[in-house]
Amino acid sequence: MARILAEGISVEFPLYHLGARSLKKRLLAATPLRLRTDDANRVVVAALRDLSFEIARGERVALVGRNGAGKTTLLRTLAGVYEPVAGRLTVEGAVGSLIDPAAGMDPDATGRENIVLRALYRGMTAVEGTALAEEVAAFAGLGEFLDVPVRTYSAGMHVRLAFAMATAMTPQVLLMDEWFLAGDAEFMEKAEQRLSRLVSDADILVLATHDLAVVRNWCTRAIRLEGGRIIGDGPVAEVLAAD
Ligand SMILES: Nc1ncnc2c1ncn2[C@@H]1O[C@H](COP(=O)(O)OP(=O)(O)OP(=O)(O)O)[C@@H](O)[C@H]1O
Repeated sequence: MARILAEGISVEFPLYHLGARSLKKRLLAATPLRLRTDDANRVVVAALRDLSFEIARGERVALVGRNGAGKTTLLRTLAGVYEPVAGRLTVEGAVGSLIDPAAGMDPDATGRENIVLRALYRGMTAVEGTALAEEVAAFAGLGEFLDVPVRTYSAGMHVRLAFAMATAMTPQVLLMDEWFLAGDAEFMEKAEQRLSRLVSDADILVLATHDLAVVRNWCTRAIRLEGGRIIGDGPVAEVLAAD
C-alpha cells in the first residue's frame, strides 16, 4: 500500500567550487540562513530543513512556494535521487517520476529500446515490453524518431517520450514537476486526459507547481515550503488563503 513518511528530513548540497576563504565568508555573511559550513568546513546549501509529514493513500498533494523554496529538491528526495543527510524517509509503493525527462534514459539507445529496457526493469517480459513500446509510441507521436537514439531528440520530444513512458506504467506514487504540464497544445490535450486517468488511479500524487488553478483542480492538500522549511500544510483552500 502506498504511503510516504518523512521524519525530520534534511537535504544539503555542498558547494565544492567555493574554495576562496574570503568568498566563503562573504557568502555566509550575506545569507546566514540558507548557507552554512559543515563539519568538513565546506559551504553547504541547506535545501530542505527538518521536514516532517505523512502522506496517506488517496491524497493528492501540491508542493507550493517561491522560487528556490525546495519543491523540486523534495520531489527528487522522494524519488530517491537525493539522500537526506538527517532524518528518516519511508516511501512505500511503486514510484513513477515525472521530474527530469532525461532521467533513466540511455541517450545512445533509441526511444523504442528505452521503452523496452524500462519495461524489463519494471519486471515485464520482453513480449510485454514490445507491446508497451507500441502503445507508448502511439501516444508519444514520435513517428519515425522512435527508432532514432534519444540524444538526437528535441526537448519537447524528450518530454513526450518520458511522459508517455511514465504514464503507461501506472505507478502507486506519482511524483510530478509542473513543467510536465507544459507542451504544445495538441500534446497537452492528450496528456491531460491521460493524466486525469492516472491521477485517479495512482494512490498518491505529489505535484510541485506554481499554477494555482492546477493545485485547486487536482489536489486535496497543499504543503507550502519557504527557505527549505514547511510553513503550511493542510487543505488546499486553507494553505493558499494563508499566503
Ligand atoms: N544541485 C544543487 N546544488 C546546489 N544547490 C542546489 C542544487 N539544487 C538545488 N539547490 C538549491 O536548493 C534550494 C532549493 O532549490 P529547489 O530547486 O528545490 O527550489 P524550487 O522550490 O523547486 O524552486 P523553483 O520554483 O525555482 O523551481 C535553492 O536554494 C537552490 O539554489
